[in-house]
Amino acid sequence: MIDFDFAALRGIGLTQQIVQQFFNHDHTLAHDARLMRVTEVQRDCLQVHDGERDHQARSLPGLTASLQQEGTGLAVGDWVMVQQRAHEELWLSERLPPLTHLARRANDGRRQPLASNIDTALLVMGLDHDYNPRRMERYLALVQASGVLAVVVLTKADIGQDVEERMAELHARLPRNVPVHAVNALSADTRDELAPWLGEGQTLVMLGSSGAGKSTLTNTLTGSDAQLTGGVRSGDGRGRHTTTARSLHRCEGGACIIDTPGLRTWRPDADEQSLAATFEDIESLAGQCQFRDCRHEEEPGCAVRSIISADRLLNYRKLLREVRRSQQTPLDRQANLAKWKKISKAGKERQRDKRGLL
Ligand SMILES: Nc1nc2c(ncn2[C@@H]2O[C@H](COP(=O)(O)OP(=O)(O)OP(=O)(O)O)[C@@H](O)[C@H]2O)c(=O)[nH]1
Ligand SMILES: [Zn+2]
Repeated sequence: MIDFDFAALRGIGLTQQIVQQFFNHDHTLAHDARLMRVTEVQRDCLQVHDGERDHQARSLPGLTASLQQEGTGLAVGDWVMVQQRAHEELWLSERLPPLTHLARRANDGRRQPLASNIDTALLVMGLDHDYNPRRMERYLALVQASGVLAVVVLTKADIGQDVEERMAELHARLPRNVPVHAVNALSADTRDELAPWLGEGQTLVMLGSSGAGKSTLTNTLTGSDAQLTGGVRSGDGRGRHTTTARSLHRCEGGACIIDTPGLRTWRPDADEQSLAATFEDIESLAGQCQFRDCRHEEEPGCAVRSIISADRLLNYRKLLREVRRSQQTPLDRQANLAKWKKISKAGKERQRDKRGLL
């Protein structure tokens, strides 16, 4: 029988649902296997956390192979079964199927997992020059498609311009059930403001452009400067891996924040289905357009154009185009490129002919 320390694991995000997942899973476990959480994924080794400290471990070839076969791989936030073998080496033997999953699409079109078992994504955007409702829509589309709760956090409310107007603009533009907070990320008050999302056992990620305030917010929410110092404990001079994982930060209220380079550099990419969910107003109005294939441009009897703002519509179209492009295989893309080359060549020839005629 496997036993695990729920209280300790709770601090790194163990929830009832995960426990359920554990019992639903078919196990062929060694008796000494332990439940741990992945905090870092490197090329050939991983960091896993047992609720007290993190350890270096490796994935058993069988696990790597079976995940590969499913077209996926281990990500930060995954819950895994870890066995101790000879020389105190730790080996991952199983991964519990993740409840949620943030992924990015690699160049070859495959989905590359970035983080698993995330409850809430804080979509961080500054109320300075960073402010950009379109970009927010993109982040939202992707996050919502992953089954992760999205909360908009506008930082720099203390120095930003038109704070009230921008809040109102976002409220009007985004789906109504998406919470929007404006905060000063440097102030401890932000902890109270965001408390509803920071409950015990909750796992969060922060998404947003560079300089938006993700580290600042992390420091404020964790009540530390672990982020800046790499988590070195003051005083005893021991390395950061003794108590804190580099990419897993614990908040005082019992939530944890996952922060990895992959998430930091991640730029939103969404699929058509998730776009439809975020632009649900457009999709549902489209049913009332006179023409079934209405593009909401010049067509008569368009139900969308009169209600949806031009900017929102423009963003939707742009995203849809990007999504379709990103869903193409490299072969599709080549074929498309060839087609356009031909068209543009034909165009140039026509022009030359015309000039020749003149
Ligand atoms: N006045 C004020 N400054 C802020 C606020 N949030 C962030 N800043 C400042 O903005 C700068 C960038 O913040 P960071 O937290 O480093 O931004 P980041 O999103 O972590 O950026 P990357 O690490 O590049 O991804 C820092 O100088 C912060 O002090 C805020 O709410 N108010
Ligand atoms: Zn229309």
